[in-house]
Amino acid sequence: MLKSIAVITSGGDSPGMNAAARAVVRTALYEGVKVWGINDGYKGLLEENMFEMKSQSVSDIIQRGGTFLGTARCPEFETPEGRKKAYDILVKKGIQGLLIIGGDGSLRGAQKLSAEQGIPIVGLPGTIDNDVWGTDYTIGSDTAANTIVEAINKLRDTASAHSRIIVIEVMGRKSGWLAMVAGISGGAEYILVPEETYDLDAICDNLRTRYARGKRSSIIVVAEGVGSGTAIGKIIGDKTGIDTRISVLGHIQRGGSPSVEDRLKASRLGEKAALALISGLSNIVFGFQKGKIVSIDLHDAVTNIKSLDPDYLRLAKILS
Ligand SMILES: Nc1ncnc2c1ncn2[C@@H]1O[C@H](COP(=O)(O)OP(=O)(O)O)[C@@H](O)[C@H]1O
Ligand SMILES: O=P(O)(O)OC[C@H]1O[C@](O)(COP(=O)(O)O)[C@@H](O)[C@@H]1O
Ligand SMILES: [Mg+2]
Repeated sequence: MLKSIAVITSGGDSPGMNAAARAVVRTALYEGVKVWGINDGYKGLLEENMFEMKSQSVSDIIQRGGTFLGTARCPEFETPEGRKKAYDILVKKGIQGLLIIGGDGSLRGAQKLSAEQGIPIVGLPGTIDNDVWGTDYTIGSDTAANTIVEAINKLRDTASAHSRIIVIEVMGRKSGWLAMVAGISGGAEYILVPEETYDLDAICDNLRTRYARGKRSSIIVVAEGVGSGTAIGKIIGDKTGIDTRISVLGHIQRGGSPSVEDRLKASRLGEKAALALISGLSNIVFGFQKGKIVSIDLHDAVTNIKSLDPDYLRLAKILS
């Protein structure tokens, strides 16, 4: 049984991180375990920026986007020296295990910390990108997908009014999951993702034919991993001769009050992860497979690349 643990959020914030951290804190306190909150990700850890949490420390946060702990990207933690320093600080504070809520990069860093220093680590996948191997779901991905769909609905209204094409660039790093899921749900005509090649000439020919027949709007979702939506939109406008506008959605996708799905799944994952860490388990990530909570080997989670479900690729083609 561990007696003192710490929770940290790292990498890009995502809606639901607060719900996860809240569940971790309240589960630990329920079990009589001391729990620290580390501010500003690995950067804050290296600065000893942490505080002991009470139940009230996590009041009034489940409904908020972002992360009340703060987050950061931290190049120093990518070095063995940086990770050794982090370990020494944890030991100094009497922290026996670390619960990390973050994306693929943060989990990769945590895996190295554990391999090099032997400190128990349990991870939760927290990123809007849904790009962590071994889990169908990452905390925040549902809210972000819903935000994108709302944007598509609005863009559709104006595209249709003006008989235009609108190209929307969405986040996701190297993953096309966000673009694909939001694109299908928003009724996009084309969804360009890094997992699949595309033929811009064929797309433009098709758009021209359809507009000649009276089509009044098209939404083309471009995952950032494919390249610049602005550049692709410019080519589409030039090749088709159809009035085209470009919208780069940006960081609006990361914020906002988390959806019920994100709050609930994050809370459930938070409880499981805290109990596992307290009981002495290590080197695992909790996630969801086929609707059920599963534990994934941390090393597997950070060394494998998650692929995009081919069902989505097929469906997007059929429905476009
Ligand atoms: N390969 C790595 N080795 C060690 N630490 C890493 C590695 N990749 C990322 N990190 C740490 O995790 C932080 C967050 O990673 P990043 O990829 O930016 O976000 P995310 O965790 O959301 O994917 C980085 O700033 C760095 O401190
Ligand atoms: O906030 P920044 O530093 O501009 O980073 C933008 C990136 O962060 C994300 O929103 C989330 O990515 P991570 O979860 O890997 O941090 C990506 O979709 C996007 O490419
Ligand atoms: Mg990432």
